[in-house]
Amino acid sequence: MQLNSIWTSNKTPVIATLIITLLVFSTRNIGKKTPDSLGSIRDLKWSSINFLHTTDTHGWYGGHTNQKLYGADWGDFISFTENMRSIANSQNVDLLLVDTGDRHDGNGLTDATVPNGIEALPIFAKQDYDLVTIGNHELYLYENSKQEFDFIVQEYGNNYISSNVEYKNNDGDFEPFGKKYKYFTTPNQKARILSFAFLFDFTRNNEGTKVTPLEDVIKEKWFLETLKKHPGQDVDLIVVFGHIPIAHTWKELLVLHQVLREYYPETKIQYFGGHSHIRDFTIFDSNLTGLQSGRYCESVGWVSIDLSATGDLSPQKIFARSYIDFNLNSFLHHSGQSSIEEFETEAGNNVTRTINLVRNKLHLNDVLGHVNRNYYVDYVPLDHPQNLFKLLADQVLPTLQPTQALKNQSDERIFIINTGSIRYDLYKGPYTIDTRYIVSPFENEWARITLPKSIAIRIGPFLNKAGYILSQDKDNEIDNRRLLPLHQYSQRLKQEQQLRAKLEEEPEKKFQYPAFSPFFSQDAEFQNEASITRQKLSKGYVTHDDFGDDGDDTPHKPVINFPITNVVESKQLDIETGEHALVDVIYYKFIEGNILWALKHIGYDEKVESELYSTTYLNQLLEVFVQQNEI
Ligand SMILES: Nc1ccn([C@@H]2O[C@H](COP(=O)(O)O)[C@@H](O)[C@H]2O)c(=O)n1
Ligand SMILES: [Zn+2]
Ligand SMILES: [Zn+2]
Repeated sequence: MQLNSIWTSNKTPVIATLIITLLVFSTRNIGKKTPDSLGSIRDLKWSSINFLHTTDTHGWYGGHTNQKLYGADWGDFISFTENMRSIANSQNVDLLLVDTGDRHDGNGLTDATVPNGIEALPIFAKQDYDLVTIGNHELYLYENSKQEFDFIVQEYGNNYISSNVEYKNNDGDFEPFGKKYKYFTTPNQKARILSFAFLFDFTRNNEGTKVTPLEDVIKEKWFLETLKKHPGQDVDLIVVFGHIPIAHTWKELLVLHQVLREYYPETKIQYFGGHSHIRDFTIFDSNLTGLQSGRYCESVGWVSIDLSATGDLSPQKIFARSYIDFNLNSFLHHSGQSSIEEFETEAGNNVTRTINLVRNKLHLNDVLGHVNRNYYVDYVPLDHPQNLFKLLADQVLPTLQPTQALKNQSDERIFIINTGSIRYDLYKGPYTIDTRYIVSPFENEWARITLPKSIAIRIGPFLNKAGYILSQDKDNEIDNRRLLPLHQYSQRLKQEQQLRAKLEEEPEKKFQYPAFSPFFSQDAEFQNEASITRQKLSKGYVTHDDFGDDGDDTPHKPVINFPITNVVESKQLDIETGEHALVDVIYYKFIEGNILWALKHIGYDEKVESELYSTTYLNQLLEVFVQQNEI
């Protein structure tokens, strides 16, 4: 496909799209990895400089084996980027690839090995990124930080940037993961780019590493000198890519924005973010936008910037964004290929082969049990029978027994888990070794404290009342943000609500918008009528961002994310006993800081000492439960 036709893509006739789609479906091999939807795909807008962005991949390099919508694997992604680079080169524009961290924890490919990531990281590193940085999941365990420093940083050389995370070397000195910044010129357009990479203010890193908060880095000498060394007239674009949400509600990039604009009042700036696992695009000012590209190899983000645009323009005239579904339909469409044979590259195929070999070696498809229906993290409310937390709280957690004899065990127990420890839905079908890590990869041991019932019952509600953004208690270094999967606070949810309000105000627009949730009973009528016009669409992301709601490359029927709490409790209490009765409170040792923080704020002054309760991880408990019960 000629780039010309891509530039003018908005005018591409529907018929052409259909022909391409039909061709795509008729080619060999592709069916197993492509979604059933025949919906049309929105084209990308190319410009002088273009970016493909991934974040929070968490080891999903084998693709989503039971969700065709995200059925491409890392080998396909490599073929895709090779195709896209060819397009860019043939048109003398630039294409840069960016990743913003979190490569561990969430999939068997990364977590079924010791140390975790030993097989997955070499697969990840086959992608030829121009800019790579670190996430918090590279920092929980020292062994993961060491892999990052010894392997990923070496693999990417000058392309690995971290402006605020350091590693303790053999001499005991801290040195940056990669370079602190990069100033470079793009190959085709010769654009001069100054780039920094930041991790959010993460405090649970292992002792072999150091994170300096962004707010401190921007006052550091090296940072200010770098800005002075590269004044506005020498910089065509600033790229800040980091493991930080780009949402307006997140303070760190706003603080950075103020400093950058002091030094570069008019320079074009692009942020790439991550961590909160959502698709998002935000406008900071008319020359500065932020892109965030989802999670778990479900999305590849796209942003293009017209570096030649000058004058008082709206950001829509300078920047364009898209969220590409991680499947072969989308990849073929955007690379302008009509058959899998043309699309696949040797490097991509080799990676696909390696993934399959590793998956077999790790027995990821081995069946351990069977699940009869889907259980969702947040596609249904917390009290819905198909909510995964409800299943855990009502049925699974009560099966946990202490792994050692404990003194003064109480018959009354309260289990508290942070909802962020559950990473993905549990789908109907075989429960495999892969599922174990997909649902909850963490090796979190259980701790117990014994408290009077009147206190014990207040901990969970107190933690749930603690807000998300404003919940930091710096004195105690407790950050309740860590308890919850951040996408709960997504722009998407807020905008879904706005959209719902808008529909109520303007009923005539009803059918231009997709319905909200299949689980909202009050939407039933709306669902029935609207489904006539939407029957060809598959369920998936419908993103509402600062540019509107046309960013998803594939139009979908939306799913809604219901609010979930910071923690979920499972209570085994006796209504006959009084408030002084002693209750065992059992929680992951990982959240002990939060539990003690809650106790302090509740006003409980007694000294509490926790004991190890169990070394059975949640995923082991769930696995046995699935094997022994019909669920
Ligand atoms: N041992 C651990 C480590 C982390 N978590 C939870 O993971 C969430 C953070 O994941 P991101 O991909 O968003 O960085 C956070 O909610 C932690 O509580 C955990 O439960 N156990
Ligand atoms: Zn993540
Ligand atoms: Zn993260």
